[in-house]
Formats: sequence, structure tokens, C-alpha cells
Amino acid sequence: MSLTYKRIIVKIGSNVLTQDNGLPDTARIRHLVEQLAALKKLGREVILVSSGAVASGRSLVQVSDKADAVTSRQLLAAVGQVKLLSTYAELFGQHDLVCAQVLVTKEDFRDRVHYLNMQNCFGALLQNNIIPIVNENDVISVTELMFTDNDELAGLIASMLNADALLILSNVNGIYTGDPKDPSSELIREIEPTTTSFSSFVTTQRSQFGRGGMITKCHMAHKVAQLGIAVHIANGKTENVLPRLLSGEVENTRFIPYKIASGKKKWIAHSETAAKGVIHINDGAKTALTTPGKAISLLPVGITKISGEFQKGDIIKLIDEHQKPVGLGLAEYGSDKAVERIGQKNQKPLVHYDYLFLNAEIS
Ligand SMILES: Nc1ncnc2c1ncn2[C@@H]1O[C@H](COP(=O)(O)OP(=O)(O)O)[C@@H](O)[C@H]1O
Ligand SMILES: N[C@@H](CCC(=O)OP(=O)(O)O)C(=O)O
Repeated sequence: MSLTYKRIIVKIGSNVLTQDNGLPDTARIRHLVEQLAALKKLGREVILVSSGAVASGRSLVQVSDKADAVTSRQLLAAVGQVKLLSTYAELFGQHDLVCAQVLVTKEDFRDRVHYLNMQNCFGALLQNNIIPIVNENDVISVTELMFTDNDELAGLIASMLNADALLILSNVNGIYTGDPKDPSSELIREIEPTTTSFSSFVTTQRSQFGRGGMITKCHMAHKVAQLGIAVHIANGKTENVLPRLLSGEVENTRFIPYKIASGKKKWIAHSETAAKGVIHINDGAKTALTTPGKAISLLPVGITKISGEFQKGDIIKLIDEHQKPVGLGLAEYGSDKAVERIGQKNQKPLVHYDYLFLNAEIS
């Protein structure tokens, strides 16, 4: 089997880039760059999401024990990101390739203008044959403003750029049916888009330098696959993992992609944290919206209650009669008008189908 993905996002986790002592593993970075350069030379578009700023910072400065965790992370990342990128620039340069730094925050994905600006910049970099290297801007992303981890960031980038595939390189061969260290656990080779429960076999355990763990990878991968993008989780420490993954020669877990969604739906799908209001809908409305193959907008007649205030163009969250999330949408008008129209027939849709992302599927 040969995978012919054209636009590929590669996420390299902290554990792949870091030695046991917490310092960066330059030999491994060099080997990964060789593989990425080879992909580039085959005509693939490559976007790298790389962790490793904090680990690189550790190789340059000793942070005082008195510094709190946030300050220490800011300091190490601020210093380390320079080193990380100069290492990449030098190594890619040896293959006559130019790379670029793109540092982002969660806020940049909430604001549609920032989002479009980012998208435009990536387009320009790719057109000029430059490899974008993305990381979270750890200096200003603190506590609740942070991504769960760089897997979440990689998922957002994959959706934003309409990638064909997202390859997540971690320190395990993929997702196992139990603890990967337990010999009775087996690797799951494929995950269907309909799978939603991961907590029965994936523990919250993280590797030494990882932030989110496998469970956040699963949730993100599932969501991205629902948008029509294939996701593979493989071991970044395996020799020549990237070419071998694409030629089907190494073990990995593949999240089978679902139907293709529009760019706007992809943005809405990842905007839950930006939701301004909650729209309670009745069972009839839920059935209508989630009927496969039907493009139905949310009408006020199916709304039973509205909480929170929002303006036209804001993201709103839809929940059913049992408080279960149904999806996310873009409000066609503000909460003032919407509240007046609750339960009324013959009113304009509050969420047009083109701007509606349903949790269960993209219909
Ligand atoms: N069912 C599972 N299959 C594979 N890995 C699992 C599972 N449950 C928990 N894990 C843990 O998830 C870790 C990888 O996630 P993480 O620590 O976030 O790494 P990374 O730095 O690559 O993002 C593995 O090292 C493993 O300990
Ligand atoms: N931005 C941080 C890494 C954050 C992170 O979540 O890493 P990972 O556990 O590899 O997804 C850094 O560069 O050190």
C-alpha cells in the first residue's frame, strides 16, 4: 500500500525530540529532517508542527528552583524556541530547503480574521516551497489560554489547511487496546469514524515529557478524521518512520477519514471554546438536523431556550433536551432577535446549514 497524500501535516511530540535527561535529541531531529526533506523532494507539501522549545531551552539555561512553573516554562520556551528553529534551519539548509517559524496561540483560531490571516501566510509559505514549522507561542500562552497540547494545535492546522493527512509522531507505535507496556495489549490498526469511546482502553497516562497524553490525541484525531482528513499515529523513534509509514511498512494506527467538509465548517468544528451562547433545541429539531443526507438549517420553531448573549456571526452551541451537545453553528442574527423568535414558525433560520457543524457527522 502506498499513501499518496499531497499536503501532509507532521506533528513531532516532545518525547520524540527529547532525550531521557530532558535535553534535545539532535541526532533524532537530524534524522527526521532528512525524512521530511525527502518527502518535500517527492513533491509533497509538508507542514511541521514541532514541540521541543522547552527541551531546547533546558540545554541553554538553568532556571532557578524558586521560579514558578509558568515562569519557568515561559523562560525555557522563549530561549529554546530560538535554538530549536536555528537547529531546524541549519539542518533543512543542508538539504537546500528553507523553513519558517509560525508561532500561534489559541486566540488566533477563535478570531476569524486572525484565522484567515494565518491561512493566507501558510498559503504564501507553501507556494514559495518553504517548510512552515509551527509551535505554540508558549511565552504568551499561559494556563487557560494554552492548547491542551501540540496535538490539538496540529489538528487545527490540519483542518485549516485542508490537509490530506496528519501524521502524529509519538513514542509509541500507535493506540493499543490497553497500556502499551502490557504485553497483552494489541495495536489498533484502524479506527472507524463512528468510534467515539476511547476511555475504555486509553488511559490518561502521559509519557515523560508529554503534555496531553493519548486520550487528547484520540479525541483530536477523531474530530479531524470526521472532517475528511486521514490521521496516523506512529512511533517517531522508528528508523525512517515517515517514508515507511507512507509505503505501509510500519505499524501505526489510522483514523479512517469521513466525508469532506467545507473550510468554514472545519473552522466552526474547532471553535467550541469561542461559543458565546447556548441554544437548547427540541427532539424534533435534533432529528431533522441529524438526518443523514439532508441539508437542514436550524429554525426558531425548534428552539426551546437560549442562554448567553451573542451577536450575528458569533459561534453558538446547540444542545438537545438531555443537555447533550448536538453541534456548533454561526449565528445568523443576535440573541436579542433570537430570544423573541423562540418557538415561532416562519422565521429566518438562526443557523444556516452551510455554517452548521454537527458532532455526530458532517451531513
Ligand atoms: N491505549 C494506549 N495506547 C498507546 N499509548 C497510550 C495508551 N494509553 C496511554 N498511552 C500513553 O500515551 C503516551 C503518548 O502521549 P504523550 O505523552 O502526549 O506523547 P507526545 O509527547 O508524543 O505528544 C504514550 O507514551 C503512552 O504512555
Ligand atoms: N510548545 C511546547 C510543547 C507543548 C506540547 O504539548 O508538547 P506535546 O506533548 O509534544 O504535544 C514546547 O515546544 O516545548
